[in-house]
Amino acid sequence: MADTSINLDALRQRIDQLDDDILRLISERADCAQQVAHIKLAEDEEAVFYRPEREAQVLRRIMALNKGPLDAEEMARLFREIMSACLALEKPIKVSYLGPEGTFTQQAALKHFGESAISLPMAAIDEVFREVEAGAVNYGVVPVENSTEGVVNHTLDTFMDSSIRICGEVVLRIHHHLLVSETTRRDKVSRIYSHPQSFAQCRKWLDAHFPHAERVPVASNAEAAKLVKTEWHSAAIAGDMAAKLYNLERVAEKIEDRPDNSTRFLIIGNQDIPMSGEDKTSIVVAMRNQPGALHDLLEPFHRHQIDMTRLETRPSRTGVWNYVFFIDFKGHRDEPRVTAVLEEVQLRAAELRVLGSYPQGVL
Ligand SMILES: O=C(O)C(=O)C[C@]1(C(=O)O)C=C[C@@H](O)C=C1
Repeated sequence: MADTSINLDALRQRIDQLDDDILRLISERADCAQQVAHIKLAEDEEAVFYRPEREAQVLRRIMALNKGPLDAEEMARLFREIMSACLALEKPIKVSYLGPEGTFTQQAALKHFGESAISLPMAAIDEVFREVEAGAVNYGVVPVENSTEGVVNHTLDTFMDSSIRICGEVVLRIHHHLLVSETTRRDKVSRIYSHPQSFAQCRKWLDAHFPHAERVPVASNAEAAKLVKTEWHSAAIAGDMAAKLYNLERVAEKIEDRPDNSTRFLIIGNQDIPMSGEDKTSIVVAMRNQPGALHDLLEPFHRHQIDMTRLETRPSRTGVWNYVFFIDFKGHRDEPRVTAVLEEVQLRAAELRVLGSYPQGVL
């Protein structure tokens, strides 16, 4: 027994020494970031402080160097927060997201920008776009694919009428929990609130465990969590952020039917992002309604061996052309083979707009 306490003291002393080192090193790093800010300002009065391509490189390098025992993602999350604090020291950035507070979109915003960013909830996707366009915030976060908030098409449609650019992406693993408040009679739950897509993602679990409870769809998971506070016979399906925000208890965790349930979010802004080394490009293409149009559009991608990650069709709203395609592919618009493809597609399409080239999501 006596031996272990000696070991414990020694280990804690060692931890104190290491913390001294970490503290000094983080402060030195923050000092460097401040110097970077001065250089950026000297070069340009309207300097852009946030550099997503550099942040992606920093995080990828750390993950590659990491030897454990913490896993690479955990380590990157720590560095994410250090960088977030360094950026806030240069200039705090403001980020709007599809609210209300407690949604998965807020979680995505935090995951991407870290805790030091100032994040502001908006009531609708258009508002997130508008705030960015008006310069009221620096960036926006909106769900786009496989969404739990149910707005994929809406986000795509909003891009059609906007000059906004895509500056990044973030993929979030979505875990749903069954939540109750301290006043809920757990044996008497007769109503469950959630977003329609969350119900869809937890259908099997609900059929097995709550076949008779009424399922009431609401606008967001956070809204569902809020409602539970007021009704003793209700529960909600929502994620960690909403549970924490409304101080709810998890009766059952990770109740989604598919364990790999995830949602992709886009970071929108007014900035063109330089190459990070592992990038994606998103474009929107309008085609005339003629035989072989889709084949003509896709052929250059195939020939230049460009890896398409998503192809989405939306009805055109102008009537001049019939199809509008949203295409995501690997590569940056400044890479010669991507430039070549874009030139070819431009010739074949009625209209082509590059929504942005941006680093592939790291975390
Ligand atoms: O390298 C820069 O441009 C910095 O401002 C430094 C730093 C960092 O902390 O590493 C901070 C903010 C930027 O978004 C990218 C990186």
